[in-house]
Order: sequence, then structure tokens, then C-alpha cells
Amino acid sequence: MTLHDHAERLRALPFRTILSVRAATKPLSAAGWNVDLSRHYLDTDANAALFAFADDMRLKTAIDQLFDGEMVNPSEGRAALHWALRAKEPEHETVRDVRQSVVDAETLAQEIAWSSRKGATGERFKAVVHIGIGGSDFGPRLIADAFEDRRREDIELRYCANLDPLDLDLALKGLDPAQTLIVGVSKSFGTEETLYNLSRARDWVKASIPKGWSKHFALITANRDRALDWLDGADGLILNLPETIGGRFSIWSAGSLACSIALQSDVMEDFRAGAEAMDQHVATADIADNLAIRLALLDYWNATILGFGARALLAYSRRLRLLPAYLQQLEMESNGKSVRPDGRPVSGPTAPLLWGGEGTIGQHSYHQWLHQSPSMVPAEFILAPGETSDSDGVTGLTAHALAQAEVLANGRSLADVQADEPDLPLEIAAQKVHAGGRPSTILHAPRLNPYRLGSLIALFEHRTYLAGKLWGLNSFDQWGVERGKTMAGRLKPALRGERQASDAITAKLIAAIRS
Ligand SMILES: O=P(O)(O)OC[C@H]1O[C@H](O)[C@H](O)[C@@H](O)[C@@H]1O
Repeated sequence: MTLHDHAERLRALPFRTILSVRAATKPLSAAGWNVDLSRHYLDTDANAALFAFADDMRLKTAIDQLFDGEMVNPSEGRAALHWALRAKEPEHETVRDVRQSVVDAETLAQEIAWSSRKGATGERFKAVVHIGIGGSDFGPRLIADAFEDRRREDIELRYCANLDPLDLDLALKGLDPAQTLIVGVSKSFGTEETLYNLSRARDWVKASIPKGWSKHFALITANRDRALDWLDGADGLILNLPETIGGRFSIWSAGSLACSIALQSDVMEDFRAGAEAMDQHVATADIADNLAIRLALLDYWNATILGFGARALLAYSRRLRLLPAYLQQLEMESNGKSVRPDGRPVSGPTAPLLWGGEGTIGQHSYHQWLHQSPSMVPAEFILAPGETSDSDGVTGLTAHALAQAEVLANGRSLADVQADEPDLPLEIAAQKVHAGGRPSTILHAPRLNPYRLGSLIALFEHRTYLAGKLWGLNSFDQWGVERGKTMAGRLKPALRGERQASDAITAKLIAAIRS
């Protein structure tokens, strides 16, 4: 039987029938997380077929290749060594070099945080402004937001990513350049948004500190030469972001310097330790127990075999409110592709649209659509309350998440509605029906601390890489991002009125915008 045969067999059954057996499914666990896959269109036979598929697709070999530092990014001819950034006792020299880039950043962060390194006028740094975009922005922003209550009180932390000049205006508002460190993160040191914001920040610092302005910049990049050009002979701090670290896998790198400075010193250490624990699990666990393999198989099953084109990520944790945005880049930039490294097209859907938000807030918004729209989207609940939360709130949050998953799966029939409310007119009763049949995953941890955030992100990284393998994709490049950038460059002269845009509709829009 093929995977499609299993899917057809299961889709012919009422979801409740499938779930009555699946209630006995054993949750999986590793590095502080439990994962429950009970509520899916799966059964023992379908799972066995998926495990055989994982074997055929050599997922265990793919894991070995990653951790052996083999070239897993063929278009750029590189290994993917993000895991080395969190390897506590690296054995191999290349891994040690990658790890050293983190050690250097941590040393610098402590010097800044404890004022042994100060600004050009001798004042201590009281504010850090992180400038970067995409993979050079989402990660540190996520960590800082998650552990806002673990911020050092004497250091202000701000972020700027957008080309919209307001973003930097707001990030610098009220700050004193003499007490501000600008952390510029760009792997390529060629990204338009980041260079634009960095150059405006440089003007801002230079206006008050013409001599020694460069002491107010820490640049983190794989392209040291470009950073040196940018400094134009001035003395500046440049930290290494190794070439083997993809931007969207760089949360563990020196690129998170701003967090290392502005958060309590154990946060980043615990965050990386959690990731390393997940690495150990993924590197050693068998297919059936391996969280990353199981989730990658689920992604393939839901997107490619069952044809669900989206997945909703519902984070029942204030600390994880930026997680959907973070994972959009990780998963959709990695696997939102349709051509294999050898140039052949893939045979079906690949990474689904990932969207979502923070529970319970989303319940007062798009959950209506999840429950009653004709579209069916698998949901992924992440249940992980805060470290020091009030227990009533935690109980409420947990109850809501569990209730949502239950209703999505079981629905509410017309007969149930009428039994509960016999006097309702039929047209109202019909509108209260929930079709059900909506699958969901529950990932839960007793408390969300830096260790568990680290292990969760590492899990999603491995899941993304392995799902990419199942789809036959290179998860480490992003050709689709480039075209829009090139086109924007071509349109700037048209917006300045220097020439006509070649596309008629764009030309019409430019004329309207300029009028
Ligand atoms: O770190 P940078 O080189 O500035 O790149 C920043 C971001 O921009 C690119 O367009 C890519 O789409 C992202 O993967 C990358 O993280």
C-alpha cells in the first residue's frame, strides 16, 4: 500500500473513529518537550508506512551528514554547522572555529555589560540598538521578547529592521549616542535594508561623536572585508558569523550579541544548552522516537499526501508570541520551493503556508475561521506557560488550548446543538454546527525557560531540514528572495522620475504615487 492508499483509507473513516484508537498513542518526548500526535489522520499501518518512507529517504543518513559536517547545502557548496554554535565540547577543528565565534561574542558582551568596554567619550553603554533583517533579526528579537523579564534593568534594548525610516527613528528616539552601542548584523554585509539603517545610525552617532564614532558599532558578519570598507579605516569591532551558518539558523551565533549584552548572563547559555540537548536526541533517537523525524514525516503527510496547504501555529505562551513570525522564515524560506537541487521539479506540494499567533488572543479572531470555514488547516498548539506565572492564569490558558484542540477535532453536530438548545430555530442551530475533523498536534512543556526555548527551536530546525529532505529540496538556499530585490533596484530610478518603468501597471502606479 502506498502512502496515498493509506491516506484514502483513513480519509474515508470518521475522524472520531480514528481518534478512538489514537487516544492510546504514547506521547513522544525529548529535551523538556512532550509531543502528542494523537489527533491526526494516522494509524499504526500508516505510521509504519511513513517510517519505511523515512528509511527509504535515508533520513538517519541525512542526520549523520549534518552532524558530520558534510556538504548538505549543494547550491552554495557548504556544510550547515549551526549546531556547532551550541556544541559545548567540539571535537573537530572546524566545529571548534564555529563555536569560537560564539565564545568571542560572549566575552565581548560581558565586557560591554560590565562596563570594561565603554563608548568613545568614556561613558558606559546604556542602550543597545540591534540593526539587521530576516535571519539577522528574527532570532534575537524572539529571545529578547520571550525573556523580557530577564532583561538587565540598566540596559535599554531596541530593534530596527525595516527600510521605512520610521523604524530607525523610533529605535533611536530619546537615546544618547554617547551611551549607545549599535549592533549591526548582516551575514553578507550587502543587504540593502541593513546597510541603509546602519548608515543612518552612523550619521546619528557621528553628529555627536565625530572622533571615535566607530567605538559605538559592533558589526557581525561573514564578510569582514565589506565591514572594514564600511568602517572606512576607523577602528571598529567586527565579529565573525561563519559562512557555514545560514541566516535563518543563526539565532545561536554572535548575531545574538544584543541579547547576550542586555539579558541576564545565563539566558543565552541555557538557551544553547537546550538546543544541544535536542541535537543529542535527534542525532541518536530511532525513527519512531525521534521528534524531528516524526514531525518532518507529519509535515510531509499533511502537506503532500493529505494536501493541507497551511498549518496554524498557535502558541499558548506570551513568551512565544513572536514564534510564528520566526518559524515563517525558518520553514517557508527553507522549504517554500518547487525545484530540486538537480533542477528537476518536485512532484507535489511542499512546505505549507505557516501562520498563527498567540493564544488565547487568536481565539477572539481567526479561530472562528479555523473552526467553521470550509477550509481545513491542521493546527499546532504549543503549550508552555511562563516560568513564574500565577497558577489561575496558567490553568485558564491550558484549558483554552485543550478545549480548542478538542472542538477542532470532534466538532459539534446539529443533533448535539439541538439536544443542548431544543428551542433554537433551525437556521440558528445550523450555524452553531462545527464540522470537526480538524487535526492538531500538541507540543507541551511544564514551563518555558531559555533551555526549553533552545530545544524547541533546535527541534524545528531539524524538522525543517528533514522535511526538506523528504521533499527533495535544499533547505539552505533562497533563490526566490533574490528576484524581488533585483527588481526593486531597477524601479528606484523610475520612482525618482529618471526613467519609465517597463511594466505598464507598475508605470501607472508610479505615476499615481509621484503625482
Ligand atoms: O544577514 P544578511 O546577509 O543581511 O541577510 C538577511 C536576510 O536577507 C536575505 O534576503 C535572506 O532572504 C535571508 O535569509 C537573510 O537572513
